[in-house]
Amino acid sequence: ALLDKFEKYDLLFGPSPISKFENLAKTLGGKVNIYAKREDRNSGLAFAGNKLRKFEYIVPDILAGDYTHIVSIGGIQSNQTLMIVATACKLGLKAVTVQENWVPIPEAEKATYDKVGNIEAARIMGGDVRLVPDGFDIGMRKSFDDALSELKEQGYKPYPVPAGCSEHKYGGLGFVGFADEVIQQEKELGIKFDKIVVCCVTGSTAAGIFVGMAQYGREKDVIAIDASGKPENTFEQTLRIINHTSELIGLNKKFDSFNLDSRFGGPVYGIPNEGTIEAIKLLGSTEGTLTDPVYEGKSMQGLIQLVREDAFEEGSNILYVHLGGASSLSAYQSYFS
Ligand SMILES: Cc1ncc(COP(=O)(O)O)c(CNC2(C(=O)O)CC2)c1O
Repeated sequence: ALLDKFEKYDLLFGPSPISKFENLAKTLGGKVNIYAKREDRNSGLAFAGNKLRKFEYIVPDILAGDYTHIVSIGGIQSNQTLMIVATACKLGLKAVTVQENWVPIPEAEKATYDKVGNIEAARIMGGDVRLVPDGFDIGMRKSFDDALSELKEQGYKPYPVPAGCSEHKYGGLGFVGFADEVIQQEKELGIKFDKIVVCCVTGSTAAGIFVGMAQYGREKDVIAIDASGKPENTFEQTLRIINHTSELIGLNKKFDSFNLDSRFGGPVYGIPNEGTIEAIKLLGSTEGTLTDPVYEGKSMQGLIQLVREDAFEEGSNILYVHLGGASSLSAYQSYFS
């Protein structure tokens, strides 16, 4: 495969398992088959999730340069920053995480939002967690640069990992490998997935899957569900990562678009809408599987809506990509009480 020329550091148990959501499919009318690729169960590190697949192609770069710290950025309940801390622990490195006010925290969550879930886990693992008042943006941030220069002034050698790894040169590689894994598992299962539904915010997950499937002429199978609430930014950044990653692996195809469904990202990043809460409860009560109000709850909402509006042909096999994130549910307890 085109990925072979890149060094990879194993962080996963192996290929992530695929669940079949028969009860959910039946509840939605039995018109399609729904499967889920379980990145939420892909590793023993912290709460697992999609970031680790990206880190597998970034860690060799970190180890090659004898860095002292890994520095990353996200919101207060970021999965990215949590998994950076867990990975740094495993590598024997320090982690500094810049955690910004990306979410307008609901009144009922104010007392606990920066104490529970992902940020609690990061602190338990010894992460140097730095709360910063700056607002949401998926791009490069001043707060991030400040943390890097402070560490350098102190004589350390920090390695920067941008939000969601997405602006990192290797950010898309992990999910190119995901696509290769899906093709392999289709052979083992004896089925072909007609559509792949995946959450999209900083873009390198969906971009990697898109480029990975493009190796097989199947990029049109990918449906990205926006959860940034700023779909124009996410569209531009994801498309840029698609074309960068395509060139990087030598696929050398240029793309001028991809399928981003922006109907479910509201009201804003990190705050669920009514359909998000319904989707989380519907999947929970039919399959005993949990999703979160920031990311997977919105992509599950998208999947459910697409099935309900007959966007998929009768009898299609739909692969939902579960990227993790349920660990932030305790920061949203007022939505489920
Ligand atoms: C559970 C979960 N699901 C989907 C996504 C979206 O992935 P991309 O950012 O690669 O588009 C995240 C990202 N999270 C970010 C974070 O800071 O945790 C990068 C935004 C995620 O954590």
